[in-house]
Amino acid sequence: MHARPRFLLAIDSGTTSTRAIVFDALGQVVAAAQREIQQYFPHDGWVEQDGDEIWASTIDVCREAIATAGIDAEDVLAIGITNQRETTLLWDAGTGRLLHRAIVWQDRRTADDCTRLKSEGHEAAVIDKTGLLLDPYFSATKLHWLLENVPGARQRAKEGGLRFGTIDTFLLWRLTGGKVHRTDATNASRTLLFNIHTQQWDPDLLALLDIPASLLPEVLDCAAEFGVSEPGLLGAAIPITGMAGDQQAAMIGQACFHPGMAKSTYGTGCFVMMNTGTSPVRSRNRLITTVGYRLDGRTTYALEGSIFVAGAAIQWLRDGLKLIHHAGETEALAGQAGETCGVYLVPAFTGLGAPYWDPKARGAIFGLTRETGIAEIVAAGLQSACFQTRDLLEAMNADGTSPITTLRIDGGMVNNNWMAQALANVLGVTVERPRITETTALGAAYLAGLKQGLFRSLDDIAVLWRCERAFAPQMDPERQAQLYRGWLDAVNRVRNQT
Ligand SMILES: Nc1ncnc2c1ncn2[C@@H]1O[C@H](COP(=O)(O)OP(=O)(O)O)[C@@H](O)[C@H]1O
Ligand SMILES: O=P(O)(O)OC[C@H](O)CO
Repeated sequence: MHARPRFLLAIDSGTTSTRAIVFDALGQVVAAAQREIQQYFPHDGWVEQDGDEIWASTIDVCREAIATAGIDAEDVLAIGITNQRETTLLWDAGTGRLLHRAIVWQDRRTADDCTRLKSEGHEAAVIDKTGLLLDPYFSATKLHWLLENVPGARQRAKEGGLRFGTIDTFLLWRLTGGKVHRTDATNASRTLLFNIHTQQWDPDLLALLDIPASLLPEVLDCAAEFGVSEPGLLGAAIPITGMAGDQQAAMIGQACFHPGMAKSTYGTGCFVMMNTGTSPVRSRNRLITTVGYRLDGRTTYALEGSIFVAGAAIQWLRDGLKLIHHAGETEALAGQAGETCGVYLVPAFTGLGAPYWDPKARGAIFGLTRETGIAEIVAAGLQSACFQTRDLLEAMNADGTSPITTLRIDGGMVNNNWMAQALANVLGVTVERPRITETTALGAAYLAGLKQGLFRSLDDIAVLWRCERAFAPQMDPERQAQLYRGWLDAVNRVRNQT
């Protein structure tokens, strides 16, 4: 009898879209499926999504990817889940019904709550315990908002009738037919309720934010037995054995397994993550300390810089301004404008993330002249992701981490060669694009395969990484410094709005 083929199915529930990818045992893509997800902006600074749409699209793309791969569901050895992080959902433990739309990580509705908590002197303790800052980005104040604003929610929560989850937890709950309420240590580390030193939910933080412990999922390693999918959903009962937040999964997919190795992912937002080893490094420059991955109970930490708008600026050029029809058009357009046209777009649509953490800042375009056209605005949109990355690398350098000499890049935006070259120019370091830019999904698949023994260790995974193209800096350092000064000036002008 022949052994069944062994494939891994990764579910990548991103902010812009839901994807499912079937990988073979060597980490090669066999088939993929994708659906764009609707975003709602009910008020200035609010961003919501429909959890039921996320769920329905997840099942659709999984079925489509399995069918396109030409395999049976029984051929899937395991599922790995990766997801947009922090996005907050609350549902009824009995019926599984969602109480509200998902409050997305970009949502700023709890800015005043965070300001109040800071003014009461709580930030130092929060940083000590969680590695994060008091910012609306993280889940806890969003969850608190739901408990206070959805009629009856607080009472139901007190009675133990509700469950909280980030998207990973919600998908796991539904995939297992409402039987399993679990998350992994990376997703837990983004809630503002998880102590990254003890690796436990923190009772003091639960009290501070008035969150009942009964709402919270059990926290497992990233490669663990999370549950088994209901056979009726995908055609077989498939073990779910990998889970990580999407930026952490990208770090695994990029094989950044040694201290000092860094990756930067350009999806809706942009997130630079540096592996700092088994001891957490505390930033003095408003970066965050987070769980990189936890395997066999051992935690590897990372230093992270989080930017809220990268590819989302390109989406805005497409959907808001209607300057382009497809994101892919931006490469040729930006080439017409060049990197030094003097236009700066600061995409602070929902405030600024690291290292500024200014929830009230709003976006602007500077440097317009009669010569400015669509090409210049598009180039400025792409460059804004590059300048923001430079802000993060400057902060990491100021923190005394070993200087980044090469940066591994991935995410939807880096298929754009103009952007990748502009990034190398602005940073003054070589950026490396891997053969598989879907590193987020790949990381989730690796975790699932690790638990199933398909890979014996992280070394087995590291040898699979391949560079597709390296972009070396090509700009005169003086010109580069001048361009960056222009960016800093533009950022200063949008900050500290009331
Ligand atoms: N060729 C391109 N040039 C510039 N931006 C792009 C390109 N292709 C996709 N994008 C942008 O990348 C984002 C999608 O990347 P993806 O990694 O799929 O995001 P997410 O994980 O947040 O769902 C979108 O915001 C889109 O505008
Ligand atoms: O949707 P992405 O890929 O930009 O990632 C979102 C992050 O996880 C938010 O922290």
